[in-house]
Amino acid sequence: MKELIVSPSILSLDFSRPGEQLDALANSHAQWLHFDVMDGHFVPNLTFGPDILRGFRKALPQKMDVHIMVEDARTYADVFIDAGADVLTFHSEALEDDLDAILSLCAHIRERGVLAGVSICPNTPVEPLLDHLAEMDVLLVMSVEPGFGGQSFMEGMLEKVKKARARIEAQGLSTRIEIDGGINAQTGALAVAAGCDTLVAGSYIFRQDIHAGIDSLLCLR
Ligand SMILES: O=C(CO)[C@@H](O)[C@H](O)COP(=O)(O)O
Repeated sequence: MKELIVSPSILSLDFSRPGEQLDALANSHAQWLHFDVMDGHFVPNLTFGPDILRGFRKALPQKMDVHIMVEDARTYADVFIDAGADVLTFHSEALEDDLDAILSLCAHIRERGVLAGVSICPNTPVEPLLDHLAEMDVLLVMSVEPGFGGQSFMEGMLEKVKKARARIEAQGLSTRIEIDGGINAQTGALAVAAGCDTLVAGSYIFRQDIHAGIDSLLCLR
């Protein structure tokens, strides 16, 4: 498996003291920053636009791991690539789980020089994607219903991770398996054991010393 990456979710950042928290992130061992984009339609919450991503990109050395939870994935993939995404992950469900459309958007994102990710909600099976993992750089398994931080980890999602990991190893692929939702030191350990190499964590990291939270996840490998 690849090096373990921790991607703190800025959904949980304390926006009453952003400077202090961004400084802590900038000097942390986190390699990616998870930037949650929500449109109030695909999920019942509204978050950050492209100008905020531009600002984060200037302020932080981490790779911008942009997760678009929006209905119009094609339009906003380009909007957030233009704003500086290094990884652009969209939802399978936003394209009605249409495999041709999913793979075509992955190819487009890669042509733009950005890593392409496909995310699946808890009720979406992983099987249709298993023959196509080579065509994406990241498979993002949601371990909560997307929309809000601070929810409980759905352990049943680890079956999807195990299936994808088996296929990635069998085919010698470099596709990452990222997991998002309810990750802490305990659930993160379960996720890594199941085959995840990329952990998103929001409330766990931002509700304690940021460096300690990140390091406690990084040492799970
Ligand atoms: O995308 C989402 C929620 O939709 C996540 O990135 C959450 O922000 C993770 O938060 P925690 O579950 O770690 O608090």
